[in-house]
Amino acid sequence: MGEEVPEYILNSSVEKLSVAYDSESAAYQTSTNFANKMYVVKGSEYGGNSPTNVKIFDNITRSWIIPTVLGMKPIHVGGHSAVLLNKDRILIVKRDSELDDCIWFLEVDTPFVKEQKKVFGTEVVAWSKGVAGNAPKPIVISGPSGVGKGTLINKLMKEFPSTYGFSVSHTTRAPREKESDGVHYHFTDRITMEQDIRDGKFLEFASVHGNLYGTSIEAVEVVTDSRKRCILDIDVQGARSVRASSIDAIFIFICPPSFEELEKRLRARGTEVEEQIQKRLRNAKAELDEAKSHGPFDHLLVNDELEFCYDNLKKLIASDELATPLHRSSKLYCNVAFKYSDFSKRSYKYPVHSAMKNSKILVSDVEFKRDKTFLHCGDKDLLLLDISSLKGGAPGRTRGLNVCPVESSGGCVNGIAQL
Ligand SMILES: Nc1nc2c(ncn2[C@@H]2O[C@H](COP(=O)(O)OP(=O)(O)O)[C@@H](O)[C@H]2O)c(=O)[nH]1
Ligand SMILES: Nc1ncnc2c1ncn2[C@@H]1O[C@H](COP(=O)(O)OP(=O)(O)O)[C@@H](O)[C@H]1O
Repeated sequence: MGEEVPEYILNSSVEKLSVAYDSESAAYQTSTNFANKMYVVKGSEYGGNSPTNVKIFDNITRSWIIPTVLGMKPIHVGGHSAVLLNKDRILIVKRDSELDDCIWFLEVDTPFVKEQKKVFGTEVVAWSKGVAGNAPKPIVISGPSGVGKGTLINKLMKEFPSTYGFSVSHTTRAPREKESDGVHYHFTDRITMEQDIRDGKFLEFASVHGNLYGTSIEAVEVVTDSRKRCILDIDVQGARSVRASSIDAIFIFICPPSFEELEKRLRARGTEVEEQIQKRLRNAKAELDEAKSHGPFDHLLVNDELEFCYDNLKKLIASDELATPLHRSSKLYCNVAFKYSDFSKRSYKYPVHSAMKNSKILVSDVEFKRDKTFLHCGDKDLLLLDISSLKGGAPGRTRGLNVCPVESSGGCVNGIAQL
């Protein structure tokens, strides 16, 4: 059984929410119960280097489990609150954080985590950062080598530089003459890339024409964070993986007018040696068959006359935008400072900052009510965290959060504003 269960956890009468300070190890811990298990998140002192630690206590076997931890982890978690949401993830609210870094999710039983438990054969938890507002839907573009994907994407990015952003993939293939690292691809080697894949840094990856290619989670999230619509140029296997992920994207396959024309374009580009051209043409046949029969694609576009195809691509994307209008929430940046309480001892461990004096919003704890979560800020002011339309999730960000300050004119009853 190893370590003993800290007393405050066993005695805790607060099941939904727990905040605690483990004075012996000088670390901040929360415990959240879910399905006979207790998830313990242990943060560190500010300025401390130790990483945030997640452990699971199995209430049946009375033993500790060290889970496989996936997703992009928060840089630093010190004091925090934790509350179980949707019976599949724990909302972690960090103390003393900017609003764009204070909401995190530790997924414990989401579809992604369930899938990864099968892959790893261990307990799995996955971090996902919460981001206010909805994200523009990414566009996945696939098609055989030489069909004109890059040409079409370049035109789109040139005409609408502030609307679209390119997801820069990683690859083990050598750079072409006019390609630069970090712009066309992140050029890497197989050992490094395989390690990054094992570390869960990739949204998808595939072996294509004898090399490894992959979309890192960061590649997509960086573009989406900049409020641009992310464009992914990936092969059919990659498109399938993204389709199966939590990312809601539009999938477009570009077809050549004929196989002969495809071969002509590939040769005219002059970037591949004959052996590579043959390999790409063989793979093109399989990709075309797959895309046309049971592929993951929403639309097939024929790239015959370039301008005509480009116009069709723009129309297609525009009609999709109309169908799913972008909800751009007004962003709110403020410092969140928790009124910090130790539930086992019912005493405040930290001085309460004044909301007026240092223009910080005071948040004392988190309470879940229907599909809204209230971050309590002193007696009257609240931050309302609306989690009714969450999107995405591990291994990427969780978007669709709405965070707004609430004036509770009727005052608070039991800590919850009368809205
Ligand atoms: N699965 C996957 N495929 C990718 C990725 N990046 C590029 N590809 C695909 O890999 C294939 C080869 O790309 P590249 O070597 O640039 O050659 P090109 O298609 O002839 O320009 C193309 O089908 C790309 O769509 C990626 O991140 N993931
Ligand atoms: N509609 C088109 N008609 C003729 N040539 C095209 C057309 N679209 C692209 N090309 C040319 O075909 C070659 C391959 O295009 P590229 O964009 O590199 O393909 P991909 O990215 O799909 O491998 C390039 O030399 C490009 O200029």
